[in-house]
Amino acid sequence: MNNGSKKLKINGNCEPLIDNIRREYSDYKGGTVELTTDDTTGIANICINAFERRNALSGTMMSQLADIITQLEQWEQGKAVIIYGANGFFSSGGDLNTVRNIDNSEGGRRMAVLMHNNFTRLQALPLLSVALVEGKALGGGAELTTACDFRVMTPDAEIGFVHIKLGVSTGWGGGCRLVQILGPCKALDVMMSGRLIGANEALNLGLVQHVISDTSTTDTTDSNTVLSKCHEWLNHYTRHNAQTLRAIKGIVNAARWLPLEEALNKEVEYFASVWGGPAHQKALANNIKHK
Ligand SMILES: CC[C@H](C(=O)O)C(=O)SCCNC(=O)CCNC(=O)[C@H](O)C(C)(C)COP(=O)(O)OP(=O)(O)OC[C@H]1O[C@@H](n2cnc3c(N)ncnc32)[C@H](O)[C@@H]1OP(=O)(O)O
Repeated sequence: MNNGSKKLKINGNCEPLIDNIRREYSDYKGGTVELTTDDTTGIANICINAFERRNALSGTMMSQLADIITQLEQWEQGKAVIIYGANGFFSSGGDLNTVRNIDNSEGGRRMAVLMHNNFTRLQALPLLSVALVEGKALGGGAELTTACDFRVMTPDAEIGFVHIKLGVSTGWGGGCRLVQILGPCKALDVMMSGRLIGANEALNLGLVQHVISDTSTTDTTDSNTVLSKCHEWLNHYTRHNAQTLRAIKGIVNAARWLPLEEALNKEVEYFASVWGGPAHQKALANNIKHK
């Protein structure tokens, strides 16, 4: 069974519109979004790289992200993807140089259509997705973290839905997703205040699932160490069989987006796709005990 995001209808049939917006956005230059995949571990890394603007997303980068998600949709060996920012800073959100050129309501709508499509396709991937937040995740950067299955932070990192201070609401799907993660009351507090949420508070709120611990052997200011610590943490999921992991993610996606009856039917199909498969046969033969 193809449990990829292509099975889900995302933003209707809007490919021509998205292509059109992407062509327009390639004029807003600066920075890169870079993908590396490892077929052995099944883990991909996406690096947001525009540190001179604190990894703000330019129009070009928004478009690059769309291509990267397409590549991940087609990566059949994949289990997980980690998104992080270069030089220990997640992302300062929309590139204000790009944003300043989009100064009317219709322009805002077009940016939102592109970024909704990106983030919904990201969330719909058959891979576990993790936002690794070092430094700050602000505005659209905070929204990006909500499109991932898990958020992992370093102890001194902060997440800020600062939109209200800029006179706008969330626009890339982060508002609705934050409500799904925190519930309406806490999400309102976070968005209405526009305050920065530190790692401890984020953990207590249920906004992040893991804080990379500040142990004596770990220098959490070293980005490579932080990324490898995140890989280490992910391993307790990714050590499992890819097909099974992707089936479970498919069930979660079905429950996220479909009416219950349809989602339950999908669960039957995912179950049938792994039942009797190699991982199932092996586990049965090994007479596994869960002690
Ligand atoms: C729906 C999405 C939403 C929208 O489009 O409405 C957005 O995401 S809007 C963007 C929200 N983000 C911000 O408003 C960030 C504002 N910037 C800051 O708060 C700080 O610059 C900070 C905390 C990101 C970094 O502080 P730090 O002390 O580390 O460095 P500097 O302030 O000196 O910044 C270095 C350099 O980066 C430029 N910069 C930072 N953020 C952006 C950005 N989002 N777009 C473009 N450029 C950005 C900053 O201006 C500095 O450049 P310089 O030429 O040295 O002045």
